[in-house]
Amino acid sequence: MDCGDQRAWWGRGAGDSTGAGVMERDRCRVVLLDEYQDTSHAQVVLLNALFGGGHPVTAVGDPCQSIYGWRGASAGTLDRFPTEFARANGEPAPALGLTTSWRNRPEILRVANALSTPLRAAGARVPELRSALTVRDPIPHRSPGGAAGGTVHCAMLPTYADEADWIADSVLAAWRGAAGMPGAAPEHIPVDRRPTTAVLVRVRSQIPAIESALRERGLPVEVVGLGGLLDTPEVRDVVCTLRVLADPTDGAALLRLLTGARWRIGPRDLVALHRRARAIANARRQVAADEASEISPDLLDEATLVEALADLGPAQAYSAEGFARLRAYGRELALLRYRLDQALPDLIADIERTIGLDVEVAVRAGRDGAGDAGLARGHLDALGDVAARFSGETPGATLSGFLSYLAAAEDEERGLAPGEVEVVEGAVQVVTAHAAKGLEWDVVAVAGLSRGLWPGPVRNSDHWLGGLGVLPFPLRGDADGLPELALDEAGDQRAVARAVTDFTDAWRAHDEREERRLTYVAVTRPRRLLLCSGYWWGEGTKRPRGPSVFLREVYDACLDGGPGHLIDAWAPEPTPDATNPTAEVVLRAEWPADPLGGRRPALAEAAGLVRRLMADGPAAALSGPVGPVLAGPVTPTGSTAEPVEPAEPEVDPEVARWQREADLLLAERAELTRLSGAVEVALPGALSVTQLVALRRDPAALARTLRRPVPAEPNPYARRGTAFHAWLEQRFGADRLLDLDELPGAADADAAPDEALVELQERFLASEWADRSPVEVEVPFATVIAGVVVRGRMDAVFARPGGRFDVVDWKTGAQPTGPAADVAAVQLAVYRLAWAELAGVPVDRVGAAFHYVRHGVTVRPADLLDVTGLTAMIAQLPEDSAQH
Ligand SMILES: Nc1ncnc2c1ncn2[C@@H]1O[C@H](COP(=O)(O)OP(=O)(O)OP(=O)(O)O)[C@@H](O)[C@H]1O
Repeated sequence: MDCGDQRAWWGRGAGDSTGAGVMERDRCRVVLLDEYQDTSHAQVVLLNALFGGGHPVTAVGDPCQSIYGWRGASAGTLDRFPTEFARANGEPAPALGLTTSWRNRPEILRVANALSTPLRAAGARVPELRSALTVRDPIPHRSPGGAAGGTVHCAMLPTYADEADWIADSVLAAWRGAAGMPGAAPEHIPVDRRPTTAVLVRVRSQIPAIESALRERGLPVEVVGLGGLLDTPEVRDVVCTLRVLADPTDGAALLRLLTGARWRIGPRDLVALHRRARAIANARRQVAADEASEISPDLLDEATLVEALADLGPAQAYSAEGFARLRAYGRELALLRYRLDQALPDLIADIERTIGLDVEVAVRAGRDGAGDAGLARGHLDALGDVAARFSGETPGATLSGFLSYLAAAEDEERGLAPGEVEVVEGAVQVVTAHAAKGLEWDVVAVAGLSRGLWPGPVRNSDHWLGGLGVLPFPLRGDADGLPELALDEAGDQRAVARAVTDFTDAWRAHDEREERRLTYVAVTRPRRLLLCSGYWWGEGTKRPRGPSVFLREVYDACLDGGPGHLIDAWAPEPTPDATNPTAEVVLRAEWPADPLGGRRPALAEAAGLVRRLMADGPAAALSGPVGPVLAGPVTPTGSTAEPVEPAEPEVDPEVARWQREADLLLAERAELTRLSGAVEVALPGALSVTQLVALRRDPAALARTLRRPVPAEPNPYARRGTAFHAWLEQRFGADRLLDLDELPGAADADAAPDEALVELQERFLASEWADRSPVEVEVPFATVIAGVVVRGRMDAVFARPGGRFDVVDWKTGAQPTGPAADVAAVQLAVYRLAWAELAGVPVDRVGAAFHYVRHGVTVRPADLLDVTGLTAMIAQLPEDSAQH
């Protein structure tokens, strides 16, 4: 059953007056349908079955923004709404116009209205938008062409790379202008002064050039959407690792990792690895030839690089450093393979940790997390989310299944609903125009408005004459809004051919309207600055593209648009014999690439200081020259300096590392505490008696455990206390089930030691309590003090003459003195109140005592806190909170 089947099935069931429809109408008394122009006919049928016939329904939409025609949406649904969702008395639903834009400046609306004019001419019943008076001011800045600011800039550039540069320069100028920081590097502009910014593209292939132009200028970039996510370097590293783990034949993924920033294996060692793979394969062939009859043909497969990495052969074949790295990586992968049975999200987190990516992205995030590395962390988390969703939704999800899913997501750009995109602050988002629906930014660049790109080539495979499996239009519920193949009048072959031509022409116009609506969505996203651009020469194209019909319309609108409109650059058409200048650009790259690039000298110096500090202490680190310490490219003679461990031969290096990390964590905590001051911890609405005692003893300590609960240290004395209580419980014949939190004696952290259990029993039998019968033992209770529910369990309650009671708590530990005794008495104070409440007797009829079994002493603390006292104890904390 696919999505369409589900809708049809629902549509049939929903009309049933006894079933789902009644329930839904009852549940949703008032219904608001947003983005209604993007509903498909099947959805309308379903919604109508559920909420038609006069149920209160409002739909909001804009026919000029219908962009999901290829997914079955039909722009005409909005027009049909008043009749399809008529009032109960049969009157059509009233239509109201929302014609004021509270978002876009008037200059932007001028362009938008120009683009939507043909849509209105083709039947979109929606008036032009007007700008509210309260819209934001333009951004004071200069365009890359040197003209003063304004709100709409358009440009036609010679090549796609020039276009990317123009967009990046414009964005940088806008950021500096908005922040009032001319000449500032983007990283120095505070996040809250950076205008929100997006570059909208038509297809994903536009992204790399734009992304790298933005990055070259130091602008943080976020590429949005699952397809884009898989292209981010950090996610790629994790996915490649997953591939290598799951599929030993995936040499391409392994090569990326081997030549990547972490291992940087040079060409010579790669060749050696490949030779090793061949040698393994040859050896296997040899065996196969010797024992031909018994060896299955599968074994004759080529050996793989992954296999060679696991079995490197003689070290002499490699450079010393290369061999060491390959061996280390081979071991790491082998260990990861042991852990392949983890849940997918855990496995991904494990890989991040193992390959050091978690630290790497944290370091790149900088102090305030505002660099584009904050985004890198976000990308890794997004991959974790994808994996968690996949595991959750796929019974028996496997790693290879997940990898196939990711591969499908990459290949079938249109096969996946675009993920929920949110506007982020502080970075330039690169988003497809489809995913930008419903969002708004201060600055928006609409990129690639070139012929053949935006609008894209007409897709004949989307209509029923050209596409396999496309439902014939006459059978569709929304056939009215689709091109018609007029065969009725066609009496001969020529007429049929003409009808087909008319149909494809109509389809082309239909397709262009869809693209126009997408352009309209794109240009209505910005609040303060709209950039529209195109280019002549694309990457690898033989013929120039030129401005698309939409860019020409923007150009015309700018030409006579007056102030605020700017044609910033308009490259003339190349001469007929011109060739693509981008084809002449010789791409240069260093391989293996230096992951540190221009940052190498500064980072090398910083790393040198840290290593010096670790080796010789602070004084040495601050004096003397710093040697070359970071790994350079691998050469046969090259060597990599490993971090120098402090010389403490008697300590296991692993233990030394733990100690060092613990020291660092403690120092970090101390620093954070110093910087942030006290942290408020709200008192929870429910406390156990043990927590109440802890509150009395040390509110700050309780606050710490509430804020960051850690399991209690295993305490053998507490176990003894529990054993003694269990014995008593049996003796008194109680058989209640206990909660873990309420284990009897759990509060006795200093209970008697192991061998004392028998002695405890003897002492108890000799005490005044041995022969008395309690009225109740192990009594659970919950009482409210100062608005907080206090829960606990009393050991035993004994009756005394005159309707009085004694609540007794057995203690196997030592008797406290001084302030500790006061603290302990809180427990009895609560028990006393609780029993009075349970038994319905006044508090003064209830006594309370600790019986210290080891010493045979019964203590009845005087002046037990009453309700007022306990309330004051809780309420005296500042504003219901404890401070840490
Ligand atoms: N009455 C109003 N007064 C002031 N601001 C408003 C008002 N209504 C909406 N806005 C603001 O205008 C902007 C656009 O509003 P909204 O996103 O609701 O429009 P929309 O019609 O859904 O847009 P689109 O469908 O084009 O994405 C938002 O920033 C919103 O806060």
